[in-house]
Amino acid sequence: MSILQCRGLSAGYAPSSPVVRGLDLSIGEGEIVALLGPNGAGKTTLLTTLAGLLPRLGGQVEVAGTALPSGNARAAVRAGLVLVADDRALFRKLSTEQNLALAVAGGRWNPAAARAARRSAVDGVLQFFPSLKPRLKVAAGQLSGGEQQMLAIGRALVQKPKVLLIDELSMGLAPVIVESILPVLRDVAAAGTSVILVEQHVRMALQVADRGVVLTHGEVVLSDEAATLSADLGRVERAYLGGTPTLT
Ligand SMILES: Nc1ncnc2c1ncn2[C@@H]1O[C@H](COP(=O)(O)OP(=O)(O)OP(=O)(O)O)[C@@H](O)[C@H]1O
Repeated sequence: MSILQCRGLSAGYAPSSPVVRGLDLSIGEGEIVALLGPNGAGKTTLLTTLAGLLPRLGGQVEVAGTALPSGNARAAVRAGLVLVADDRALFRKLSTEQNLALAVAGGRWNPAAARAARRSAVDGVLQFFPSLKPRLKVAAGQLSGGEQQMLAIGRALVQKPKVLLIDELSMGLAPVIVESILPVLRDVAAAGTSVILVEQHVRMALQVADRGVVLTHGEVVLSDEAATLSADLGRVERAYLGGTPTLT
């Protein structure tokens, strides 16, 4: 079943010059899509638009069959689209645990229920990232880059996303750290959450993804199974360079 469907989606900063143009994209439940493409292709613009931080210039987005309003970040989170931005946007002076607790939906009048909800949220994140356990009381600003990325993803998971939108997971991280975090996305997907992963490390992204989609100049120029693309990275490279790959 398709959990996210974009039809004719246009996005950008001025109606006269859309950055993403007429994009059709469908993502299945528990599917990981690596969104690839050269600098300036429109990947971040697409994610921020899906997250409702930027109004759409045109087209429709549906999450689990329900239309998503344009430019409404709260509605996007409620619908299940949660962004992990490339700056990670953590509260650096607050502890790991507090960062996670803040992501737990508010509105509970019962303090015991609120505490239980926070505990269960933290436990849920630790199942994916057990190495954060000894770091729960440490300020986010004191964590290593890899731990901060785990926390940023964990905080997004607390919001029970249907689709996790991850922008440049590898930003500022050593490849060995990225390699240790990426496989966790397979566990996340196995638990039913779909992932759109924007990533410059093409090879690593395709190793964890089910499908690779290459965007150039705001349009999909290549879409295929990740394993197929991994076996022929030249095809991906040609798509980056604006060659004429076979669309599948
Ligand atoms: N706030 C903004 N205002 C105007 N134009 C912007 C803004 N942010 C990005 N752009 C432009 O939109 C285009 C797409 O940028 P975007 O960041 O979406 O690309 P990207 O594929 O994510 O590339 P990168 O990997 O470099 O981040 C670029 O030409 C960029 O200059």
